[in-house]
Amino acid sequence: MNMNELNEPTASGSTRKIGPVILDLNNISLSFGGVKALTDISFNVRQHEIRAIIGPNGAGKSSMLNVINGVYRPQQGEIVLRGEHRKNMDCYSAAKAGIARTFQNIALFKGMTVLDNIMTGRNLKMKSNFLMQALYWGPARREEMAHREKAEEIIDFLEIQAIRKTPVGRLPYGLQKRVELGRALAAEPDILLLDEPMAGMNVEEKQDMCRFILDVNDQFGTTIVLIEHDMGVVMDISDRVVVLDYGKKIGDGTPDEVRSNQNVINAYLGVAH
Ligand SMILES: Nc1ncnc2c1ncn2[C@@H]1O[C@H](COP(=O)(O)OP(=O)(O)OP(=O)(O)O)[C@@H](O)[C@H]1O
Repeated sequence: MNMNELNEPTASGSTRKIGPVILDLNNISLSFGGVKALTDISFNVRQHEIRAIIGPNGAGKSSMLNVINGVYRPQQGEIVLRGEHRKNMDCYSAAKAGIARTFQNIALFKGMTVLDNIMTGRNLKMKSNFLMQALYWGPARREEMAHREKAEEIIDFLEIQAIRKTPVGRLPYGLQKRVELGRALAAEPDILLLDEPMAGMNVEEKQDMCRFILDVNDQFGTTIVLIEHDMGVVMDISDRVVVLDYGKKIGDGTPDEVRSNQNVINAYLGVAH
């Protein structure tokens, strides 16, 4: 079998094509003073897969996402993105390369409407400069309309039409998380990094968020790397799972492989259940 192209059935029964490796993290080590957040971590992400990072609190999961999108610069290791080797990323290059991100704690403009927050996700795609926008001059106006159309598409996709003009700060937490997903989607990312997309949600909100993540992956072909504490969710929707503990990798594989990995059971699942 060609390991670069795996056809894997999803829960819905459709056959998704998992492509070649597009992101490779090699021997990444990151420390903050004396604190070793990540020690010699290697794993890869294949095109179109849903890849989860799990582990107990403080295991290094968020640090790993921060290395991938250039917030943190590892002291050792390399990042290979679509075959291009780098010692580290920076946020701008990551965004330009099609990597978008949501955060553990919602990072939206609370006083702005849902629509305006989603529009901020289009920033990198806007070509017209500030002066042209200020004067609302021809091309800037056309561009604004095109971006607006894209934002409206995302609003329809996430089923948040009814709250498009509501200031984000007035929305319940679960909907704010959905808007944050919308803002990340507005960048039309190839790789979407989700940091605890379901944290603090009730069962119904979690089900909705799961459905949207699966739909984004299926309909837009977006590769997804997610951190999530809810084991049921992780095992249900992920193609492969990497497990961190105290900054070290202790497991990597399909949900079934990870579930039966004794190191993982000892360090994490055993404690959680
Ligand atoms: N900016 C920072 N400065 C200092 N230490 C940091 C920083 N970011 C992370 N750390 C430390 O690195 C370690 C890993 O933290 P990280 O947030 O990556 O873990 P996590 O697995 O995402 O945890 P959680 O599930 O609680 O969010 C922790 O010991 C944390 O205190």
